Amino acid sequence: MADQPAPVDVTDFHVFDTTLRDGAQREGVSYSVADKLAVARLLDEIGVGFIEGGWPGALPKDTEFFARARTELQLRHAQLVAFGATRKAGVAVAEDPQVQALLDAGTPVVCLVAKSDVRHVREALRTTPEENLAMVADTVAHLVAHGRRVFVDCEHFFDGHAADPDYGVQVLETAFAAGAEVGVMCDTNGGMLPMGLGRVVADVRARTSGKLGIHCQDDTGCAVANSLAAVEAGVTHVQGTANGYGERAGNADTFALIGNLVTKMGLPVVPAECLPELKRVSHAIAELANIAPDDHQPFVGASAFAHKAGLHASAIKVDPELYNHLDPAVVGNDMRILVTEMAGRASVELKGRELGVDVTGQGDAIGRVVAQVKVLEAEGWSFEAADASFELLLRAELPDAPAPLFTLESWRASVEHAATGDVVSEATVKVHLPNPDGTTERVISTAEGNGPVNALDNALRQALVGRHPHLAGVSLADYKVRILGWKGGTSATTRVLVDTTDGTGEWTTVGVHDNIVEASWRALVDALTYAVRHR
Ligand SMILES: CC(=O)SCCNC(=O)CCNC(=O)[C@H](O)C(C)(C)COP(=O)(O)OP(=O)(O)OC[C@H]1O[C@@H](n2cnc3c(N)ncnc32)[C@H](O)[C@@H]1OP(=O)(O)O
Ligand SMILES: CC(=O)C(=O)O
Repeated sequence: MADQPAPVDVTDFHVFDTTLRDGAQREGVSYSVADKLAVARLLDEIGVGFIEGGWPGALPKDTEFFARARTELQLRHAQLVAFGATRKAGVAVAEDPQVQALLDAGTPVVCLVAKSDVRHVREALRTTPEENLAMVADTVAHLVAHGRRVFVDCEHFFDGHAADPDYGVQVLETAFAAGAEVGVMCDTNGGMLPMGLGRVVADVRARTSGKLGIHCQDDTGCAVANSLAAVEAGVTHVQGTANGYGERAGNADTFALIGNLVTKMGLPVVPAECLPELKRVSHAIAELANIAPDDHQPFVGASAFAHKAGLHASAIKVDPELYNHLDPAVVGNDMRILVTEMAGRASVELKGRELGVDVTGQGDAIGRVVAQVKVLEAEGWSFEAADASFELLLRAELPDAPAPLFTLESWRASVEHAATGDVVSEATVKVHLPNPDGTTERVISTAEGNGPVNALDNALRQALVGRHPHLAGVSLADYKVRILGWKGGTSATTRVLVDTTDGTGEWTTVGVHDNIVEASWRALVDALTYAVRHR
């Protein structure tokens, strides 16, 4: 019977990030060398132990990355890793240019990919299992002799184990005997589930002598769970990629791995001060990869701690821990309360607090707001992405509700297609502005714009700016339209969301109507009203 595995030392755990190698294998991702350097700096800020930068010799961009990294990258936490394959079959290791490129990269650590499934050895490498073991031994020993720490990624380890439980173990033992520091079991095709994977890892751990690692692809949607099962079964080196980017369905998400390993499994895989950087770094890397951040990503997504259901909010009001698995601040995230048709009184109260509106003792007003939101959302309004409109609606129900900026007499907007082909819009607004003595001033304002909404925005701003000079510095940042349901012909309810900025802050307002320009007008009025109230 095999000896019991030695107990694991928790200080020996580390996260190995391969965003810049396997993560770059995601369809649609193409980093420049400058992007790669920026991503490496960001990964270092979250305290991962190793950053795999790419495959020197295979990709010219990666060769350049390692060359520039020598002078341009000062890492505080991580060690830089060059990735490559074992020597080719039948070629002396010292003669293999890919292996030489790994040495030329000048990194302290090299991660080699090696075949560990006999079928792959025979069919893909077209060589013998014995020659493959020699390729592993020669390449590891050569790199170690040149002063490198060497990790070995055993490709298709789990498929190989199913066919022959001994060959992968032989590959690992060969690598360890040649001086490899870590043998990484890779679920290359990503087909494993946590229960089976955990059993294989436990079996291998009982039969091998070195430090084991795990690398999981996400083809069953279980990459993170599989990695954690491997940790439970004894691995101490865990590979992941930022936001789970990677080949096909991706890899284990580094942020979820760190979040779980540190906060759920009590393994200090990154320095404590790095944990609150997770959300910021996740979003910054998404930006560099040119991929919209996933709002629903565990731990770091904008919605990871957003609560919509009224019942959740009512419990959170008593104690946020009742509906959060973790204090969001631990990973640099925030809790948000969403006020929608699913809201109850507690949702409105908590949202008021979040927006800085004191609703203490305003039970009746809160009840009216809940009822209004339910009716409006049934008509197509949506306040969850339009905090500014919700705040105006809430304040309007409170006893000290501010007066409207103006009373509308009428607005008109037109679009003219001239014979020259030019298309010009013009709008006129007629409003009554309140005077301190209780009278009003009638103002008529006309302006042009590149469309009817732009013309209306210009005309209304022009009418108000004399009273509210701050509006001169306010502009629309984004405008989104959603058609909510066709009523026949070209008639439909339209929802407009407007993002507005004054250069320092940005806020979102909503308008809904059957007429798209009226829907836009409503969102514009809220946008400018909010600007005046928050100047
Ligand atoms: C599971 C993973 O994700 S591993 C990472 C995979 N990443 C990449 O493939 C990205 C970078 N790849 C490349 O730029 C190219 O594929 C290269 C430069 C590596 C190789 O290109 P080419 O020489 O044109 O070969 P090609 O891609 O067609 O085939 C791969 C060769 O490597 C060999 N090979 C594959 N795996 C290994 C290995 N672990 N050890 C040694 N040789 C290997 C194959 O047998 C094949 O050899 P052959 O040309 O003698 O038939
Ligand atoms: C090495 C690697 O990326 C894999 O086996 O999936």
